[in-house]
Amino acid sequence: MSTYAKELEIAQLAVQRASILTKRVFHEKAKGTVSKDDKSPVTIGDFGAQALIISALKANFPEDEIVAEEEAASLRTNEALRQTIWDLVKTTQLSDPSAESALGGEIADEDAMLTMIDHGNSKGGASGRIWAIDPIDGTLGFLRGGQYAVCLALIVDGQVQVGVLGCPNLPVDDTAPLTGSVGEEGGSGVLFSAVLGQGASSRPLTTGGLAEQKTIAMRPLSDMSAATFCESVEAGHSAHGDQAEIAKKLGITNPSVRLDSQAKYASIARGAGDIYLRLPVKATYQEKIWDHAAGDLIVREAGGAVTDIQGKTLDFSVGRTLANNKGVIAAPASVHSKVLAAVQEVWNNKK
Ligand SMILES: Nc1ncnc2c1ncn2[C@@H]1O[C@H](COP(=O)(O)O)[C@@H](O)[C@H]1OP(=O)(O)O
Ligand SMILES: [Mg+2]
Ligand SMILES: [Mg+2]
Ligand SMILES: [Mg+2]
Repeated sequence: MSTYAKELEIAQLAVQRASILTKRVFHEKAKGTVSKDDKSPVTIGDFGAQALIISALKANFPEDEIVAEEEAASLRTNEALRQTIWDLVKTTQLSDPSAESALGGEIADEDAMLTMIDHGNSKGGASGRIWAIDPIDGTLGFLRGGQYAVCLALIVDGQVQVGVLGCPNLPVDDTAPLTGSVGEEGGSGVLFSAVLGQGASSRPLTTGGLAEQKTIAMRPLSDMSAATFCESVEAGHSAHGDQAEIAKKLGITNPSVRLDSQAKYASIARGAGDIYLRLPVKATYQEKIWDHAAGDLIVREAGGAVTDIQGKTLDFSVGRTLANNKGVIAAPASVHSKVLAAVQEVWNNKK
């Protein structure tokens, strides 16, 4: 068995099961949205997916630490919301019984569900095995009817070893035109994964066991002017103006493709786009580890390089945030230094 084979299998099945729950909510009009202290939204889909993923991890790797985005505090006082989530969680299973049983079976009751959600409160750090979970990345995209991702990564002694991204609204076809909005029937969804040193792969998302996988790789980029770059839809999450200036400096003529969530990392990893730029809007914002761990590994294993705007690799060893990094540049390894140089020119001119 190759290294981290069990972790990879459980992570993929856990993300696949959680994706079923998020898809159910995606098609509902009422998504049970509440506002968090930082004013960002969280839905019944975020809470439910986090509970399901943590329950699978606790059943298989009880000693591991977990850093997850959401916490259950608001659910302890909001009975209606708690019950809606519980109804979703207890009725979401993989249709393949052996896959479902590999995830350890059902959560016992509502209280156990809250406990599961709160197991994601680890401080993170430089030692040991730590899972990072973003149950729905791109909640704003999820609410808008756009792209979102269910994200899970295993970090061991500060290094990402396993990364899995469920992208329920991406098309299965790698060559389909890349767009941030979901068409009439939506995409049918893709599950991306990587293990450090073992390459990156993708398979269609299913509602049962894992579908057959294929290897993915970034597009060879011989002519920078033909590159497509990806960026956030939200202008508050990355600096669209700076990014346009950088693209221009690089001679890129294609318009940027705007899509929410780590679907940007996944899309460039499979050659549906080429470069992902995330320039800071606010100097004080610290990126969260769950927003980058899986995507960073998947892109690197597909032939890319990922750094911050100063050229430093992303440092997952300093807690729940990427406190040592600012912004993100992900590009094919062969052109990353060129992109970094353009970013620095634009960035330094602003000072
Ligand atoms: N000021 C900010 N700068 C960068 N990212 C942010 C900022 N505020 C929130 N985010 C995070 O960006 C991620 C989405 O990125 P994108 O727009 O590229 O899809 C979310 O996880 C969101 O976190 P949160 O879940 O707390 O809202
Ligand atoms: Mg996120
Ligand atoms: Mg989230
Ligand atoms: Mg959020």
